[in-house]
Amino acid sequence: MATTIATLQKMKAEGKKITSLTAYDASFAKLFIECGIDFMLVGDSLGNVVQGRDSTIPVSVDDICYHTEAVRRGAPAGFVVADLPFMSYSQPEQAYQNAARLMQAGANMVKLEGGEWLEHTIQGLVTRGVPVCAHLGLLPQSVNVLGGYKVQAKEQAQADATLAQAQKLEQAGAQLLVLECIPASLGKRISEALSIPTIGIGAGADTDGQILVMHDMLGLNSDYLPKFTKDFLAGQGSLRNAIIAFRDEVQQGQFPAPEHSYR
Ligand SMILES: Nc1nc(=O)c2c([nH]1)NC[C@@H]1CN(c3ccc(C(=O)N[C@@H](CCC(=O)O)C(=O)O)cc3)CN21
Ligand SMILES: CC(C)C(=O)C(=O)O
Ligand SMILES: [Mg+2]
Repeated sequence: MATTIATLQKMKAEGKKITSLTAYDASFAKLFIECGIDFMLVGDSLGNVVQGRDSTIPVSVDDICYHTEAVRRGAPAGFVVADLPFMSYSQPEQAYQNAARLMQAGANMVKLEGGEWLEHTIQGLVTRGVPVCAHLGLLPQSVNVLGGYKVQAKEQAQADATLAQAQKLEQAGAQLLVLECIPASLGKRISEALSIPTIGIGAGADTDGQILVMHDMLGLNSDYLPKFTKDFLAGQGSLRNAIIAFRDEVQQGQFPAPEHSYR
């Protein structure tokens, strides 16, 4: 049976951990489904891992559409979230047009990065039939404002503000929330406060699910890996076993361990 947002919502209600990986092509999308990964993200991280760029800023809506079509062909019944890239949702009308392209390319939901400035856009998208995943914490599309990829909301005041933003985005109609690079304690607090599922990447073990960039969890970035990732291929001997190891460790609460989390 096809995975839907209702499936993920039910998993949160039942306390079952949600597993997710980025996917950019049909072959991996098919493998991820076969290995029981709950949903896939066509991330703008493709700028880094597919295109060889040093940020997600140059990625276009055309790029995301191309990869979303490929992922959809590989996983006809999979739940596919697609990133709206940098500056493709800066105005609500622009967000609607670009979200329509991603949905028509095969996405089930679109993801956008940011806090309360997106409330109206999210409300407008959902009203028009586009499910929305929000994204708080480290926002890679804002790397030039932040001055680097750094842990966010370490201070109490920022943590409180991030929680308040999460609640506003849920209120605006977001049905899923990615939390990136924040202290584990804040990941737990937000996940308990919201009724929508939270998906963490460097947000500790207590979010409702976990996502990693597929290349990172297969050990393909040899030069540098963020602290929150782990090479699941090491010692596994096959792609299939590596993906199943990731799924099992997330489902059993073994990943992320403290060494993959911030405090
Ligand atoms: N291959 C890849 N993996 C990713 O997770 C990823 C991308 N690309 N591209 C887009 C963004 C960028 N991301 C990043 C990149 C670097 C760090 C990083 O270096 N974090 C430091 C934090 C240090 C600190 O502030 O204490 C770390 O050591 O983990 C985090 C997220 C996550 N996304
Ligand atoms: C790291 C995840 C959450 C993402 O946004 C991406 O892959 O682009
Ligand atoms: Mg992204």
